[in-house]
Amino acid sequence: MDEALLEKKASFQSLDLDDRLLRALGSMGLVHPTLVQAKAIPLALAGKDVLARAKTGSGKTAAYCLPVLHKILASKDALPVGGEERRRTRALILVPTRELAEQVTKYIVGLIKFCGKEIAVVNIANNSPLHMQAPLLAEQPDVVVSTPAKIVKHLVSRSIDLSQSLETLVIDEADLVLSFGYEDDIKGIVSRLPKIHQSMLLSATLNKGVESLKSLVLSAPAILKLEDDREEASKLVQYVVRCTEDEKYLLTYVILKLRLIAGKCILFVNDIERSYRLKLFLEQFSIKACVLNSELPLNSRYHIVEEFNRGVYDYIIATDESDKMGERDDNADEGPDGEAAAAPVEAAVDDSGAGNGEPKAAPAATKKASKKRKRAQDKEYGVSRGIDFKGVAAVINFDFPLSARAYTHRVGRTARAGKRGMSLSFVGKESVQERRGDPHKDEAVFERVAVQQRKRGSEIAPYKFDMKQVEGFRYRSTDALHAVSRNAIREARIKEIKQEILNSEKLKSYFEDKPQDLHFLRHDKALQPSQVQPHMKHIPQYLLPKIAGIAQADGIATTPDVGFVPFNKPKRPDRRAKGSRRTRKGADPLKALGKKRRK
Ligand SMILES: Nc1ncnc2c1ncn2[C@@H]1O[C@H](COP(=O)(O)OP(=O)(O)OP(=O)(O)O)[C@@H](O)[C@H]1O
Repeated sequence: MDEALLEKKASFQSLDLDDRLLRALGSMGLVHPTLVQAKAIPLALAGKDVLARAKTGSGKTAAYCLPVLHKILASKDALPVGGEERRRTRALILVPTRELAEQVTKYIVGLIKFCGKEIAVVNIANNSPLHMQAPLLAEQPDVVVSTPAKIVKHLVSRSIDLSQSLETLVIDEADLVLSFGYEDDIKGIVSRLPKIHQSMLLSATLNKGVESLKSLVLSAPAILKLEDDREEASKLVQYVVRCTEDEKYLLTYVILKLRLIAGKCILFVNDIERSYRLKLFLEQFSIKACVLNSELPLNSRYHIVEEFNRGVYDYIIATDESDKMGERDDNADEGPDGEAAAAPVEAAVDDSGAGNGEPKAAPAATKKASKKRKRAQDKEYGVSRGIDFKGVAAVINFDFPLSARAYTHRVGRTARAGKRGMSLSFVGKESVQERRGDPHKDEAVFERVAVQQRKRGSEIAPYKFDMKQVEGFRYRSTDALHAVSRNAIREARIKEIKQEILNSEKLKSYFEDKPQDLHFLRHDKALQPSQVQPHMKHIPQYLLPKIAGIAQADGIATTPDVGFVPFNKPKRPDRRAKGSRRTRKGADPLKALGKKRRK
């Protein structure tokens, strides 16, 4: 992690943490606490309630896990070995999604590497039925990780009783967990906890929802609002492009095919159908990408994130469905509590298969089908919040998010842990939601985002593509879009789910014992319900713009520096790195971009 994010004077040693935890931190290569860790850990160890806001990717997970684990170890060390009292559920960690619950649980498992016999952690956010989880909870694991909805069911059915034992309650992504829709669950949980316990609430964004429920959960809290310093803020370079719907596809094709962004990208779209539309569009050019959405089985979702982090895939097309979970701005002009506007933006699939344009408002029959499909989707899915995607070079908001908060969390999937990153957002001249009769307007949300970013010392610069050079690709892009009919999308969607259900069965055992056997389970296989024309795979020489830094597109060399989109302008060769493929691959693709802006 970069110096600026780390609290320079402190080391984890100076925080008086249990030796077993310090050893684990050492083995994870973590030496200096980040700012939020250095501030929050001593307060938590002193027994204070803590409300902390700190940037995405600034290490909030360890900021709450370490004091929770330290306190458990201290409590247990003070009790006789083998005594009944040692077995107690002392900490409850609430998160909004199953993905995050899995990640936090794994993080804790890493931290208890040297005290695994002393501390047991159980994740109940997965989709095992309640009756199968009950025996696990009867063992009274020291730490339970859950979504609010799941733990409240167990508390009501009395498969766990925390009323005497709980010492610490943590709410991660607190603003979302405490937002509209979760309130009853939170009240149900808090009413079943001991009167005196410690609470920690953390998020990169805090809102009015937190204010109103603060008194329910916190008592005389220490409040940490850790602003980014300028240097830190500048690590994320943000761009916006105003374009039409078709141009979104065109530009994405140009960016990915010419490899203008070197490294891994997450492309966010606003609904599931659009993720398949984009995937099939890219398939036309033999560009591989995985889709990630709430319809896929949980095991597949975990596996996709894991494999992406291991570097198996370059591109994920992620559907951000966070607006359905109440992810709206407090002062959004979309409607009270965002309710009207938060209506699902699920696309209606036209069964007639006629045409290939964007879906229009759903007729009654398709509404029924869409309702059915929604039931198959997982309400506790989410990848824009909290998920620690590793080494993401760029986030592309293919669809602009529906709230400024969602923007913060989406772009926070890059530039994590002090690293650099880039975001590129398409602001639609007419947004997809608008065309479906939703009053949401990209431009209105963008205005709020821009104001917020300015307050944080960041600007979102317009990125001016040289449209003359891009123009040459338009014909191919239009052709590819035509091939992606609604029938093709529907077929692809069904095929993917079937494929992933099969994968998921195999993945069950993967998560138990044989990871090495299952790497062949790729999630970015071509779905190809529409015919792919072989010539589209390659870019003919005459179309290649004379761009610096795209020399490797399809292996065809281009003449340097005539000034197209220098996203990937190569760094001057670093003498130390000469000949080192790894260094060149890992080089920051955005440095040249930063230089360009400063000129
Ligand atoms: N002290 C540290 N030194 C170096 N790296 C760290 C440190 N603490 C955490 N990290 C790494 O930083 C990354 C981001 O951490 P984490 O996921 O906890 O961030 P976060 O603040 O919870 O982000 P978000 O707001 O998106 O949930 C992780 O890969 C983590 O391992």
